[in-house]
Amino acid sequence: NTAHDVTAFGTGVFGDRKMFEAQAFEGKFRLFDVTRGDGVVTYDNTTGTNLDVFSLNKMFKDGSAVDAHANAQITYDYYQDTFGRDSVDDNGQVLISAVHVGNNWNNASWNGRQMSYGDGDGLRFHPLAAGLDVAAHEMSHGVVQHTANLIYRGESGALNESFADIFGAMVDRDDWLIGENIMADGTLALRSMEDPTDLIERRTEAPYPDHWSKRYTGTLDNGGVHINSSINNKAAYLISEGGDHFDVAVNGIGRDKTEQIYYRALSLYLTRSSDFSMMREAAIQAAGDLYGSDSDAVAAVEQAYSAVGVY
Ligand SMILES: CCC(=O)Oc1c(C)cccc1C(=O)O
Ligand SMILES: [Zn+2]
Repeated sequence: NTAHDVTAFGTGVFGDRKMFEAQAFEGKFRLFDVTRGDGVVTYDNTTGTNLDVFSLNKMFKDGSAVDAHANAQITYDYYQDTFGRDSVDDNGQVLISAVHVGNNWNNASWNGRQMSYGDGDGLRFHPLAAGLDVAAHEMSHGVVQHTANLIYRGESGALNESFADIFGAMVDRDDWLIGENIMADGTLALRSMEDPTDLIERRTEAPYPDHWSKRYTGTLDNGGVHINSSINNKAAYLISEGGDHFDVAVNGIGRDKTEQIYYRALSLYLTRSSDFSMMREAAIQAAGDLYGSDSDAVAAVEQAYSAVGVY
């Protein structure tokens, strides 16, 4: 009984209808898309680890499964269309998403092999699979792993987190917020790249830092990987959108050039132990490679990193 790919339908967590590629298999339908790389597959962890999400017809009703699957496809397509990258390893690795992980788990993760999404507790988060930028953030951890593989602590870890946010915001392209549609507690977002200080970081109970002088230097959160990521996030925002920040004027160059600079820096120049200063140099080098050493792009990178106090 051969399997074949079909177009299926479903409603997401918030009741939004969407279409996506799935597979007809043994008289049922499963969330396995064989049209992208070696596959995009979504598992339901409710009934045990990594069981395919099945439906008896082409309409899938599990909102988290529908969102995780569709968001993984969107993110796969972003990397393919924008950078010519074929999945996290640039070799078509199957993109695996597991939903309903844990018990009202207020988390999402990339564990080195797959994406996992909690349902949230309804107080802090709605089901996290509903966030396109969340899915793109998690898959981007996979891309980081297969490129610079930035060590997940201290400044290299903050860069790891920042790259996940940068590409998360480039996939979910209508704003510079992260997690804005999955917050259940009335806050604006999980993080803001536009103005990190708009949000209070829960561990430090301080606003997220928007300058190197405000970096977190403690040991929580692997040395603040989800805290100091905001310093590099702000630099990326300024490179794209421009602005005056701590009396430094940055002339923005737009999202298209910004995403190319960061992808080239990540995939060609950064290494596991790269710190913020090396990030500045890698971005300058990448901007010069792509747009010329005396380009607006190089100027924007230099100004943006100066604006956040990174030299
Ligand atoms: C935007 C996605 C995100 O940050 O996911 C996490 C959450 C919600 C909690 C803890 C860790 C992460 C992560 O992926 O770094
Ligand atoms: Zn992350």
